[in-house]
Amino acid sequence: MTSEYTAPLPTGEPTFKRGSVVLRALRNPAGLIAGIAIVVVVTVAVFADIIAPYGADESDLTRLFEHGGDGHLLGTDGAGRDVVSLLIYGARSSLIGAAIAVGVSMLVGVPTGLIAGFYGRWFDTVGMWISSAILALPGIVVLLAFRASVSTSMWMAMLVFGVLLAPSFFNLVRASVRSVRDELYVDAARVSGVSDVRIIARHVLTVVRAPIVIQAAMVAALGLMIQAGLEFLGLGDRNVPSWGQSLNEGFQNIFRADHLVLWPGLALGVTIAAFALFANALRDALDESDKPRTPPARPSADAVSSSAVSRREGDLLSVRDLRIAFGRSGNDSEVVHGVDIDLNAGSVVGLVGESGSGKTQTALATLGLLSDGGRITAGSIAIDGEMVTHKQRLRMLGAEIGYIPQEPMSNLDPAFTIGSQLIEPIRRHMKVSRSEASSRAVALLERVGIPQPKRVMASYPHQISGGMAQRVLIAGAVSCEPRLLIADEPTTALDVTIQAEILDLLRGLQQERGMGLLIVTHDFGVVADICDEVYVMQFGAIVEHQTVANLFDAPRHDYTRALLGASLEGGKSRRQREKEGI
Ligand SMILES: Nc1ncnc2c1ncn2[C@@H]1O[C@H](COP(=O)(O)OP(=O)(O)OP(=O)(O)O)[C@@H](O)[C@H]1O
Repeated sequence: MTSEYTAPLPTGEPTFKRGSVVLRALRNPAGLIAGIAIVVVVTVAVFADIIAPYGADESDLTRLFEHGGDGHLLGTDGAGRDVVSLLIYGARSSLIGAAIAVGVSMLVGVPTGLIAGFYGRWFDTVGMWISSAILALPGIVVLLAFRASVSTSMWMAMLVFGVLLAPSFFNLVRASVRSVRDELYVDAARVSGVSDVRIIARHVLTVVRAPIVIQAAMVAALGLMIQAGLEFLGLGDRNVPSWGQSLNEGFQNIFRADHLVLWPGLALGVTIAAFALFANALRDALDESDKPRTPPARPSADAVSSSAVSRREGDLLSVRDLRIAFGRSGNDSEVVHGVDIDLNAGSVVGLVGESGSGKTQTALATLGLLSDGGRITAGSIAIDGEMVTHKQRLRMLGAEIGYIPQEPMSNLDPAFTIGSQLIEPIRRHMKVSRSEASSRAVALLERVGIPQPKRVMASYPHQISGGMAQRVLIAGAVSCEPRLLIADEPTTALDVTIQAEILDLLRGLQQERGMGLLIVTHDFGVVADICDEVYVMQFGAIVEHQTVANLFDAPRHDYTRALLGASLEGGKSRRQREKEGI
């Protein structure tokens, strides 16, 4: 047997964690210096009352415009106030202003971006429209108008500034979510019956949180700049000490006491630079670790109609006159044209055809998982003799219906251990404790032929091979004891030795549990190996339905004969080879 490990398994805690972008940014010298500067400024702001040698308003009218020394390290201003104390209290109000801008823009932009990116539809359209409208507003003019007509409070101005910056978070989060929502592991989570809220929390937020942190650092720098700019123009609150306010006052006395411009200018410059540098270090850390994730491309082919053959109502699954189209109604293209499929409990049915014939879309429609733009335009799907709606099928996923996808690796979330990805659906559907779910998961991994299952439970997907990942997905698909299992090309991505083992495993599990198995494949070897009946699809229609023995002995349709000829040309099927003792 081929070794299925691609990397040594961990002996204890796994070492790989995607969430450590901040730590990686701190390993970059510029990131570290910027991080230290931010921590220092924040600490000074928080403990201003303890650190500042004088009160913010404490003045000594006998000591005006001093340059430094004798109890006033950096001198005094025109009102005899201590410059160091003004800088310390100024840090507090400047950071509060920046925090308001960041907080408001995140509060508005992140949830709306998540919803627009994840669900799309009208919310996305309206969200994009509002976001573009806000971006088109001249920010500084809005702030000046707000101050003149509504409130002179700097905090309120920063709140409005936060709203003006919300589109940056909205667009960022929306784009990030759109790039992961069609990932196979997100589909796999849906299949496991995981709720949308949980999918967003576990799978989507983990991907968007690092860009959000970067954006927050950039917005903080921008907030500091805008606030200081407004205060410098004399539009701040004169009763609240801030760096912008100090700059304004210093500028008016620049020829008498240039240090009044120097120190607040330096504090502001260093803090803004620290936030900007830290954002850059975060971005570099993210670029280092993130590989692009693109959804698999669907094949394309033109669809034409064809007639279906042989009908018998399936007691477990019965698909009738299923039609699937992509595109907007009125301008859509039908890719599946009235397909009928029946599957009895305890039997294995193959859905075979060349690439683009509509096998996968038929299976996905049965699961309720058609990709965006695809919809069922006609037909019905019955499970256990009962018609089931799209919503009902989605509820059955992961429990009554299991799904084994084509690409094992892409269907596991790289951010979570194998164990946590197996345990979650078991806990949810079987209503068992974490430890019970964990022992079930270990037993399942053992059953699907994984050596050292406990160590694999603690591994991340990148630490196991494709063959092992497929075994994990099979374990996950049967973990909640489904009665119907749908497998889409479950062996295509694997090497030949492992393909045979996976097929044996599937057949074994199907027989043990009496499941009905619908297996999508383009490989007649797979059909010969494990199927009882087979449907042949061409151009979105079923052209032949036979028992496997009859299909191989006497194929009726020219297309089946051509497919069989092409498939057996390169060698005989495994079953034939076994029969002939080869
Ligand atoms: N998102 C989509 N938008 C438009 N057309 C699509 C989309 N996904 C699939 N199709 C079309 O649906 C048809 C059937 O595709 P399907 O994925 O079911 O083929 P298949 O037989 O499973 O092939 P393969 O084995 O290569 O996956 C193809 O003509 C394809 O172009």
